Amino acid sequence: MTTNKRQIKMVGFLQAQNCSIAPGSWRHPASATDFLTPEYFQRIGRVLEEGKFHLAFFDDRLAMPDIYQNDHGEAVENGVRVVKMDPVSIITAIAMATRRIGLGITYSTTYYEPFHVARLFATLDLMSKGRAAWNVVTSLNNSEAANFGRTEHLAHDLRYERADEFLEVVQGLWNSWEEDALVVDKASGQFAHANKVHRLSHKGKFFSASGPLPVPRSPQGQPVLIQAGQSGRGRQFAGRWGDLIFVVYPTLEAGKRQYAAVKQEVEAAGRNPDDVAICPACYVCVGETQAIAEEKREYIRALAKPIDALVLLSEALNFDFGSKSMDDEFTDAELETLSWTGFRERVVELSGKANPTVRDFVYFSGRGTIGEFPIFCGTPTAVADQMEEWFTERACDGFVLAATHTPGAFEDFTRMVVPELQRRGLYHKDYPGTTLRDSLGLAVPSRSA
Ligand SMILES: Cc1cc2nc3c(=O)[nH]c(=O)nc-3n(C[C@H](O)[C@H](O)[C@H](O)COP(=O)(O)O)c2cc1C
Repeated sequence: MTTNKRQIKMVGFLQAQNCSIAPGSWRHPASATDFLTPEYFQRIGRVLEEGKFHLAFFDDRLAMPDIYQNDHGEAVENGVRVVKMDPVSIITAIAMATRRIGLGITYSTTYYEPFHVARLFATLDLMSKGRAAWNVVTSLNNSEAANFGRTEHLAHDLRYERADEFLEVVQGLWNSWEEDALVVDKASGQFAHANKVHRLSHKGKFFSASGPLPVPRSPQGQPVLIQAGQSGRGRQFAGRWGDLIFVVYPTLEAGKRQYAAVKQEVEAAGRNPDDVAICPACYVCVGETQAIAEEKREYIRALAKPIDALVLLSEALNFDFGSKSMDDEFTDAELETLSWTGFRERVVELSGKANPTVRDFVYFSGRGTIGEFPIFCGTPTAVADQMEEWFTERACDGFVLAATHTPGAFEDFTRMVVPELQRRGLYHKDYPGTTLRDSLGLAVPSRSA
């Protein structure tokens, strides 16, 4: 049954390790340990699909987190998001074990070439029968640069300039084949119409690619695009390209303000804001009673180690947090160099200090702990109340659910919260069609769009 009522979009936030974005999650006694096998990820995919999640999404980084003390030792010893298997193979394994859930992976516009990415996602869209999504990132740090033959990471705004051109080339390649180009007529011997398969002949500032793409048009026409830019330039990029926009909002009030600002950016790019879903990251701790839920939350909180935060802050901000003591302030010049500007701005705003200390970054960002995102905690009714408030007060169109442990957190959500959201009419009871675009209510883009 379909409904025109606005409904929550749900994304499962995954890592290609046995943890969620909170590294302490791998230390949880209920976390599965067979994460170097396809079965581990297929199990998660099935749970998410049972919960009718719109998307299973893997983030990515093209290096170990080794900026802290200029070494990977602490990250490896403590398992601080140190394993990052290739997400294409993993999402393909999940695709084979599921039928409807969307399949999103992260690819960098700074370290890959548009032809490679266009071919990969068009093929993934075909092999998954229209369920592919690409999280477009510009990457964050010098360790990634060092793995790709560069000495340092590109400057912030230049990364986005390159990313804009990258997207133009990728979309151009996806549009190489007209919808009815393929014939495959054995009787006449005609495979496809040559005049319906086009070259791109792109020559720009950053890229040249002639095309055509040697992959026929995929079921979604163009795989769904995810973006999470948070700075002024990043938001402008997200507003131009993103179908799904991932964000981090510390509070409901901040969320409402920033949601309106992102929607405005979408409009400024000449697009319909209703076609773009904004989804903040969150955690859910749900239990049969409020006390059980809170006990679960505190148990998980205690699994974080102080080193987790320092390693992950260094990685995300491209700055060695081991080079300063806890109460040293960041100078203006140091703040200027931090890679993730939206992250820096959040810490400056929450701490109320123009020059936060290392301790401020740890405390106010919550990085490496479940305090990094809002935690919806309580009985199924209480959790649904909180999510409903965020959704109906227009702080979001859905959520990116990070797991306190895997797959348990997704199982709890599916078993306890999903039925309550469905009962309230806030969440779909089934997938309305076969593709991710169907689930998200997005039209297939025409070639000329
Ligand atoms: C939910 C979420 C997931 C993200 N996943 C990734 C990722 O997988 N890889 C990455 O390099 N950056 C990731 N980012 C970072 C963003 O792509 C972006 O670089 C960051 O928000 C900084 O924004 P800015 O570039 O506008 O300063 C993520 C951000 C959010 C909010």
